[in-house]
Amino acid sequence: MANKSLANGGGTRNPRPSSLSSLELDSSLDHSVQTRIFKIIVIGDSNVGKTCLSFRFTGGSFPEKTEATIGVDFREKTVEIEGEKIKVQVWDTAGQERFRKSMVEHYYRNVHAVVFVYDVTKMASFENLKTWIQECNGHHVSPVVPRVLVGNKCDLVGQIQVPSTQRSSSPDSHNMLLFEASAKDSKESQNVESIFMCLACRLKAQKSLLYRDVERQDGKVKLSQESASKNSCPC
Ligand SMILES: Nc1nc2c(ncn2[C@@H]2O[C@H](COP(=O)(O)OP(=O)(O)OP(=O)(O)O)[C@@H](O)[C@H]2O)c(=O)[nH]1
Ligand SMILES: [Mg+2]
Repeated sequence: MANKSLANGGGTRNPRPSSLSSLELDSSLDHSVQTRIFKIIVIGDSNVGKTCLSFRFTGGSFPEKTEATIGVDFREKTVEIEGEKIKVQVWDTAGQERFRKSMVEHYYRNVHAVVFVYDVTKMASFENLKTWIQECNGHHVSPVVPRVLVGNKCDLVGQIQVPSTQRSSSPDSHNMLLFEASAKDSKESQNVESIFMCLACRLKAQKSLLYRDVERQDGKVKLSQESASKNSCPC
């Protein structure tokens, strides 16, 4: 696991944009696809547990103490899917407007997947999802970029404010997979793992199709975006 902060701009180490209609790579493609990095951003109100969720996935534990994220914290974990090693780069973003406003463009640039988080014990954080979804849509994130909803803090059973039925019937959550999780409860840690692994599987499936559909032209490789909309995610 690696953890890096970036509070004042800076770029991603993601080598490829995901939103181009076609993409040309040189003939070293076969080599480069073996070390892919998937950039996954974690978005939502302050205090919903974005830092704890990303820490649980990449570090395997619940942080004893957290402070409001300033800008973004990077965490990485290498996972293996069907024999391929993939680096999942988690961008733990700031929920507080004053700590995120100079960074928003960087969050969405070349993003591969988006995790929207709310706190199941705070109705306002669920209602605010529509603002976060609008922000994402406003940054021209391609429709093929997978998005999931995560209701965090499910361990606080007696304090739940967002009933399950409401969670799954929200029009804003249309077409998004919903996960209920707890970054705190180690018994629920499998759910946290599933969020990121499901996205990594989807991305791998999308990109496999994409690479399979390459056309070689003039010694270069041309990739078709159309094929990126198909996937065979098992979840
Ligand atoms: N009970 C419980 N508390 C949690 C859980 N996840 C996070 N918390 C607590 O919620 C508070 C906020 O967690 P953070 O992960 O720092 O929240 P954040 O979304 O990163 O907040 P910002 O960085 O300000 O955007 C902390 O006190 C955590 O200990 C959880 O699953 N269960
Ligand atoms: Mg945080």
